[in-house]
Amino acid sequence: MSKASLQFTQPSDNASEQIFSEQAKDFLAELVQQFAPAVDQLLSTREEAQKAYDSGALPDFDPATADIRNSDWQVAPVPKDLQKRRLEITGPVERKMVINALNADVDVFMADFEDAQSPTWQGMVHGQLNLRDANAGTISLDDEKSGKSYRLQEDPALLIARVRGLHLPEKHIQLDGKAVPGALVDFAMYFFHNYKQRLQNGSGVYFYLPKLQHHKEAAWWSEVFHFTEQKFGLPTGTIRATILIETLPAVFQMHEILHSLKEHIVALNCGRWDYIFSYIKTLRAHPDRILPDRQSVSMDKPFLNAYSRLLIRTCHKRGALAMGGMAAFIPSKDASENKKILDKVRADKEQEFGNGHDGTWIAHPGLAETVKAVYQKHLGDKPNQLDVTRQDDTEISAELLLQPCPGERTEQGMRTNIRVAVQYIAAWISGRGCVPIYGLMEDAATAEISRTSIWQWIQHEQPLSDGRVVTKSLFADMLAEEAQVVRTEVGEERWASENFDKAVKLFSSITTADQLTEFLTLPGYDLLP
Ligand SMILES: CC(=O)SCCNC(=O)CCNC(=O)[C@H](O)C(C)(C)COP(=O)(O)OP(=O)(O)OC[C@H]1O[C@@H](n2cnc3c(N)ncnc32)[C@H](O)[C@@H]1OP(=O)(O)O
Ligand SMILES: O=CC(=O)O
Ligand SMILES: [Mg+2]
Repeated sequence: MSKASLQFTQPSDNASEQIFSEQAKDFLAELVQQFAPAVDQLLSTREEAQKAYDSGALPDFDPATADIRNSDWQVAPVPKDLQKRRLEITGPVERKMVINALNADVDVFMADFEDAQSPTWQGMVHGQLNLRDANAGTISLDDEKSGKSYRLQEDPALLIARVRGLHLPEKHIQLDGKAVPGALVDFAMYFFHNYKQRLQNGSGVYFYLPKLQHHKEAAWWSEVFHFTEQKFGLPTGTIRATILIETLPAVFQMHEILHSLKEHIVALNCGRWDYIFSYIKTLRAHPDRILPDRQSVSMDKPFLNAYSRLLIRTCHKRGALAMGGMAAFIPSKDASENKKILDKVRADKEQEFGNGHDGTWIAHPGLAETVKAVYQKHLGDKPNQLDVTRQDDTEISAELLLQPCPGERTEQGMRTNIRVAVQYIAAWISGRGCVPIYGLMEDAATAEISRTSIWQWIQHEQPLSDGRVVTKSLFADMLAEEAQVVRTEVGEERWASENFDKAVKLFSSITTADQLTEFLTLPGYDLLP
């Protein structure tokens, strides 16, 4: 194959020249040339599967891969520094957050190029610089605005980078006029700039991979990893991945995903927010499986609890860790409110632990002590509960995984969804991928639930609890009213400078379209610099 040449649509600057050095660009070009064509096929496979679900089929375990599910095999042993990951903090790859997360009292920092990061060119390039400096141990920040200085403390958390999903292009880098996959850009640059340092530190190069829908996607990543290790003369397993099981189709393929990546995988993770979004999206044409208000779709509901338990059982059978997910609460400055929040977070993490998870996520350092205590109480010095196999539990059927979720659809719920979606989309277009809204952390996954819930209620003409049917016209009226509420809350200056008008327009168009927009971040990306 002749050497490909990438085109960059942004003028280069000091930061981009450091990240996209000649050698780094050559590596990325090689990966794109070799692996990007298959991404189109993988995305078409997703579309084909969706067509079948739209014609009435339901996701199920595939008889063609029964052998993989039923035979005995194990994934490669989990490296020592990944065995204890009871508590993981997550956050965007912004410099202050990276330092604060690495200094938090947690085992792992999942540095996020995905749900929590708005993929502006500057944000992604600087994110790579921040992680490079973090791995080198040299990251620091003197924040002129607050006057605070940030330095890395002794014994920082272990760093794992989450790359973009396969659906997201990186429009600023093209090969033959076509935008390259964002996932490959994030993977290639993080690997290239950090592998030597991480190996020198006695570790490996660790990734979280989001939003897989098929085990073929896991096989594709396996090839990318093998290719990279061979190219740089590194042993197989230098790269390790944790896969988020956060789409409905993927929950039926967890053995197959582990098997496809068995030399590189260390864990699966319950990405509950995208999973709920995917339940809505996958079953968009099924009027008997419409979700109620977002607030009532909690992890104790049978279909979600089954998902967590099946993930644990599958992982532990194969020697992989089973990570829990994110309670979206963030601390409050009001002491009595904060106590309520910590109680809710504790209850959620107790339930996850009871199911058998080996570790879990928090969105904010203020939750670390509470969640750490849950794991400490139960595990003491044990790093994880891989030995809890749950193989004798009753079978978890497709029917249970797909079970409809009871609950009301209320005017209050719909109005909250509207206000959250408007504020989140405005923040995302303004370059912030994760924001606090009404006491919750909101990111791309949680916002997707808010906007697709309304889309689904409109399409299926669902009645609210007061009897009114949700229509495009009711939505338009509520959107106008709630946009005004938000405008008053944020003030005229922010409304004008932080893209709220654009957010209302985008939200309105995707919510009233007859075809469901697959990801709000796709039309949103057109609005990003
Ligand atoms: C569905 C999913 O994909 S979940 C994974 C993706 N989501 C995430 O990663 C959520 C990450 N969390 C966040 O981004 C933040 O917690 C937010 C945006 C929700 C709230 O952030 P803030 O408004 O800054 O919260 P707050 O003012 O309470 O922060 C207090 C301090 O904690 C720090 N902090 C808050 N969250 C984090 C975090 N996740 N990591 C590191 N530091 C953090 C802030 O930087 C701030 O530091 P400072 O005192 O030095 O200025
Ligand atoms: O990525 C995590 C999720 O819940 O979505
Ligand atoms: Mg997610």
